[in-house]
Amino acid sequence: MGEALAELVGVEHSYRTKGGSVPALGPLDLRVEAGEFVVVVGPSGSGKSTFLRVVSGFEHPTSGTVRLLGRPPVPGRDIGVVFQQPRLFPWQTVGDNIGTALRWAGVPRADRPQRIVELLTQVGLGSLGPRRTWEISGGQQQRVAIARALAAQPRLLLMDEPFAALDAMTRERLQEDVRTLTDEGSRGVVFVTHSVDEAVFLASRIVVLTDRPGRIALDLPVPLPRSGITADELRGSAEYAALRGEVATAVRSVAV
Ligand SMILES: Nc1ncnc2c1ncn2[C@@H]1O[C@H](COP(=O)(O)OP(=O)(O)OP(=O)(O)O)[C@@H](O)[C@H]1O
Repeated sequence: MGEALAELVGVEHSYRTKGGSVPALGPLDLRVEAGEFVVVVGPSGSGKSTFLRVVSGFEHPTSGTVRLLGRPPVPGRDIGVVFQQPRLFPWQTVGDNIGTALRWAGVPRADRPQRIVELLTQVGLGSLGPRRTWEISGGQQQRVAIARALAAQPRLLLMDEPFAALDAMTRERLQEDVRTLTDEGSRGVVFVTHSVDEAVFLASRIVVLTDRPGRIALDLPVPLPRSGITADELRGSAEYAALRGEVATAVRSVAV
């Protein structure tokens, strides 16, 4: 077995409301290893966001344990998080948004300008550092959010439907770039989506959640190549179509 970045054992979560307790997630066990790109897919309301909040430590599970790199999760440490909305600081330039994340990550001031350039280059925005956040497109804003999440060089990146608000073409381009984030092997990504296409394209492993409370209905390795093939070839391949069919059937069968 490889190194566990995240380990969930017997995790369950319920929300307390005026009317009583709403079971949202689990019980579930899941181990995410370095180099894995795990996409969690499930119907609306199946607990995908709850799952990410529990993994990140923003929410304590009602029962069970979560370990990130062997320790209880501390929000903001060990992980980077990308949300559906980029949540950039509008009073700062693109570069300063990343500079702030670097400051929070404890990167010395003198090293920050160089790191800002590196991170912007990594997400394909090399020259946009001086721009204001409202002067760039939605797709570019989400790229800045990804650069910001990578600033602390987290071993685990959590992504909560990050492309849901983007147009189809921008979404595909971002998917192509994000797919490479685990290539170097020491990072893991956990990405939640309700899109089967997105899951099959991005994942090295797909986890399908049941309807609420979300439990693991299917945990499937994705045998599609991760290099040496263009995105169009991959999306057009018979293996991609077969897997998409299998996952779509699983998602349909758990939706009520
Ligand atoms: N703060 C809360 N209080 C009470 N119930 C909640 C709360 N947050 C979520 N829930 C309920 O828990 C369940 C899981 O919600 P969650 O947002 O995790 O699902 P999801 O799979 O991310 O949904 P979607 O795909 O629609 O974003 C839902 O039925 C939701 O109504």
